[in-house]
Amino acid sequence: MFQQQQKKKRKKESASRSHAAPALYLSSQNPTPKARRVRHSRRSMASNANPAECAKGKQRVLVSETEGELAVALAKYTAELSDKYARERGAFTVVLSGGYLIHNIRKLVESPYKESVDWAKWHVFWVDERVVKKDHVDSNYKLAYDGFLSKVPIPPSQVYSINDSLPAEGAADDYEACLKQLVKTGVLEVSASTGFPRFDLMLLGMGPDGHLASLFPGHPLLKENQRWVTYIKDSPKPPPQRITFTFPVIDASAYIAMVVVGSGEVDALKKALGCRDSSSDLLPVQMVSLEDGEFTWFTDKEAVSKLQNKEF
Ligand SMILES: O=C(O)[C@H](O)[C@@H](O)[C@H](O)[C@H](O)COP(=O)(O)O
Repeated sequence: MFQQQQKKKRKKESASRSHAAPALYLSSQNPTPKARRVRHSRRSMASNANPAECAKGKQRVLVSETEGELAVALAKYTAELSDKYARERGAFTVVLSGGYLIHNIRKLVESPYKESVDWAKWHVFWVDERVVKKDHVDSNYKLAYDGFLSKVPIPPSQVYSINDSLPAEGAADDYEACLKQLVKTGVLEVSASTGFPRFDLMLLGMGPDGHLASLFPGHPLLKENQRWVTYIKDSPKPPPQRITFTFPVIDASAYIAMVVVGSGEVDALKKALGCRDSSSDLLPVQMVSLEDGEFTWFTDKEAVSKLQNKEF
């Protein structure tokens, strides 16, 4: 009975996802997680965004002068959340993406964070992973290991990479089973309303086509609302075989930092930050609909250069 109700709820959520319209708040001030002190907007922004019309799913947009400043702000934000969760429940569950994200978290492996963060409390996951060997140049694990994980003392048993000896279907099943086990042991929380795993922080990137994780525009996986982890064999971004978290898992997050820097995604960002009232043609990133979390865009001036309101 409970399961049926949950199923119905998820269907409804999946249907309403297409209408999600964020209210946008802009700040070029220091980002601080909600738990500490959220600095909401000096002014609302975006080319055609009207916060009065866009009442659902508040998002913050932080614009740094340079990508260097963004890296500093992102490290501070992540370290503050790490402190909060380490203190509150003795574990901090962090989800990484591939792409430029790893470069953008580079300040975390420098002072003061390298010494001050309680790395032993970290549990690290991937929002998506390419189905290749872990030492392959395309591996998101390798990217994260080389640029981040090898430089901080996170216990290797708390770094949850995919089983690279399995094909895509098996690797997705295996990763989902791993998450379920971590729910049982209490490392991973679940959303009280949907039963999907609730990660403390997702550090994500967006592609030029507006994809996040391996959830690409127009792909049937956008509608997946049962699985926690699934697979794709026809990813438009190479390599084609990947596993990915699904939207209900992303939507259950406590905090999402969406990091978009430089000129590569200016058009997607312009569209993503616009308010829309119809369900047609949404970018995958616009389909995120956090149940009870905080979504923050970390951008730099170059990334927002196509937005009409440049008063920041
Ligand atoms: O495996 C991947 O391809 C990544 O995990 C992917 O989800 C990435 O985050 C976006 O494609 C953004 O990539 P960029 O940061 O390179 O634009």
